[in-house]
Amino acid sequence: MASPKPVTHVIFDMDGLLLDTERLYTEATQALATPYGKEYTWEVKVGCMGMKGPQAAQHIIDSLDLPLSVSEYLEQIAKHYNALFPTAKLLPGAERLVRHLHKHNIPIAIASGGAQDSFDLKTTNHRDLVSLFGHVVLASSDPEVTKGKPEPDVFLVCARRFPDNPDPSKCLVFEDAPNGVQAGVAAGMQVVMVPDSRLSSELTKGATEVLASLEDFKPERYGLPPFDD
Ligand SMILES: O=c1[nH]cc([C@@H]2O[C@H](COP(=O)(O)O)[C@@H](O)[C@H]2O)c(=O)[nH]1
Ligand SMILES: [Mg+2]
Repeated sequence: MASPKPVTHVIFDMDGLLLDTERLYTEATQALATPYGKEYTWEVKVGCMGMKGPQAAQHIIDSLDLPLSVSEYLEQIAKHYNALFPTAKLLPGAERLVRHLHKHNIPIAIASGGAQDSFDLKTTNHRDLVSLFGHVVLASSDPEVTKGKPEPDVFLVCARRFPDNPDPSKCLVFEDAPNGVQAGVAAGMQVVMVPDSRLSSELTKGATEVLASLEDFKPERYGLPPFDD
């Protein structure tokens, strides 16, 4: 792992990093797959975590050999998302870290693979926390984001939208998914990875550091203000 360098701006992934929504994606996708006699395995999931919705759908259709078009898949899965996403909970350490950085005037933003409608559902009970972010870039809904993760576009667009347009090397990314780490590294940013415990350590390559929980993050390692609570 590379040694951490000072940063001035912080970009957060959302699903599986701030919000415990990856378990909801798994539940929704398994509910769709079960009538077809298919299993949504961890290996298939890792391949599409972080992607834009239609690309993730294509990956799941191909991997599970589902007899559906992308638009049929998206229509079916939306019913499950609508029921599950409003129950999304924050992951341990997320609220403390976001409030700490905001209190110290560190510019913070969200860069997610998702779309506006699912973002609104997932953040139903978290509007106060979301309001602390300077901006939110949603790859599936944003015309400026040509390609989703693992391409760097979503992080580069996110960095450009900070009012002072920082160099990517001054931005720290928090990610849970291998596609997201790859995207952050390709954008020229340092990446703190907080992966699901099932993830093989081979898939954490490129991350500046790998943590078991956001609760373990030490801001001072990146030149950010230390926790003072
Ligand atoms: O089990 C899944 N996990 C994740 C995704 C995709 O990954 C994105 C979440 O990425 P991120 O963590 O970058 O927000 C979702 O919007 C969705 O497109 C998915 O389809 N299925
Ligand atoms: Mg994620």
